[in-house]
Amino acid sequence: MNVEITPSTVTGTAKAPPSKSYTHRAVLAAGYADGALVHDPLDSADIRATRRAVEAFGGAVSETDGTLDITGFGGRPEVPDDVIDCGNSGTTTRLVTATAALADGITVLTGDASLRSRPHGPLLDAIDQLGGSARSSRGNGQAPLVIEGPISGGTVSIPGDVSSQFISALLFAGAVTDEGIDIDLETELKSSPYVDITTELMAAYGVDARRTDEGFTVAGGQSYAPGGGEYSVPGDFSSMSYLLAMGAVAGEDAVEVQGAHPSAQGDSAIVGILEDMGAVIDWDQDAGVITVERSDLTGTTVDVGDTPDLLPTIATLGAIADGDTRIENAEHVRYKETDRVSAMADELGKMGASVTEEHDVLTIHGGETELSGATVDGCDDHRIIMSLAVAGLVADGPTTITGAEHVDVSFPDFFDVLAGLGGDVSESE
Ligand SMILES: O=C(O)C1=C[C@@H](OP(=O)(O)O)[C@@H](O)[C@H](O)C1
Ligand SMILES: C=C(OP(=O)(O)O)C(=O)O
Repeated sequence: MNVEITPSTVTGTAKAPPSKSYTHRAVLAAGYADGALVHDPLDSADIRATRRAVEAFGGAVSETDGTLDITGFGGRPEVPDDVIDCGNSGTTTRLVTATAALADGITVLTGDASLRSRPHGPLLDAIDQLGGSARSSRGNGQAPLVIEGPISGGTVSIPGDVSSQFISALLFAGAVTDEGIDIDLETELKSSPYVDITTELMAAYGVDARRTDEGFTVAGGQSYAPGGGEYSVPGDFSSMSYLLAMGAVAGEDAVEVQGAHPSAQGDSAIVGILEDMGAVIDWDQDAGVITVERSDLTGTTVDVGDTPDLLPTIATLGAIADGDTRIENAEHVRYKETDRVSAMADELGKMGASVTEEHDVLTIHGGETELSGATVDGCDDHRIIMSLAVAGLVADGPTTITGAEHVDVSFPDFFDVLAGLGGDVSESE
């Protein structure tokens, strides 16, 4: 599906979709438990991959009125009777790789072409260090992955600068091993707020995991059981970043985003970033409401070490702002659904933006030229698509984004929400 965005203004109220990161974890933790009710889950392609995995390990998932009723496998995953298709979801693949290492047999994981190009080597090594066996079928650290358990816990040494999901995965599984897992980080940890999301979610399910001087530790022999047997998913700040960005660049009147309650999500940093760029923005944390008005933005410098998923949004803001926007510490943003550093440089470039790409820095030289409408490649990547849609609102002339259906990974009704706010959107095959 292609989407055409014609320059237009937005105004009104939108509700943030539920958090993808919390929903993955809430669903999998319910699988590790005897079961749980998960309220307000995100319903998206990536979440369906994690649901499939819970079922493959012997759990069951049903849905009534926006609540998932999950029967778990009680910390003892069965050996799946088929390959698990993780689709486009890195989170599913990493969390499920460690879950598979608990099963007494072999699990095979695969996914789409993007997923099969992403790195998993350090997690496979970690499972080997714990006495399991984990291999890439092609010997390159990429899926298809073949994992054999069971592991009983121990100490692992792992880099922290490829994906924090490796750490989240080991903590999740370590809690139900006999010995627990001590994780020694070989490098600085990137994307660390996502490990905070993991430990926060585990605590809500009655499981303790914590930081140490060397990295992280989780004791074995713990049981997952959420308080009252249920868990409610908060709103997603990465998804909110597009709504807030469109309000800041194309608001006719204020745009109000609901569902913005504070949580461990690092991507709530988008509020401060917009403020730094000069946006008139207000976050009522008690009410969970953020209000933003169209503002003249100026360039800024942002370190995305902790917030990789904000890079596409910030790049678009930088292309509309006056002056340079420098996005630093971005190497790990190249390991996502696509290489997002280079994708944003290329696609904003097609719209006339002046961009300098270095290995771990993206600089957008805003204000040199107006953005002009163009046909841009969504790169089969939900965040590239949504960020380019924001740019399309203020470009000179219509912008066509190819492969726009991939928003179903994290924000399936994104274009309906955009249209509901007044954006001029049309779809074609
Ligand atoms: O654990 C998670 O929910 C996520 C962790 C981050 O990945 P990395 O840790 O690989 O940077 C982030 O980019 C991804 O969208 C979601
Ligand atoms: C990188 C992302 O997710 P995942 O790693 O789960 O594919 C994302 O949502 O931007």
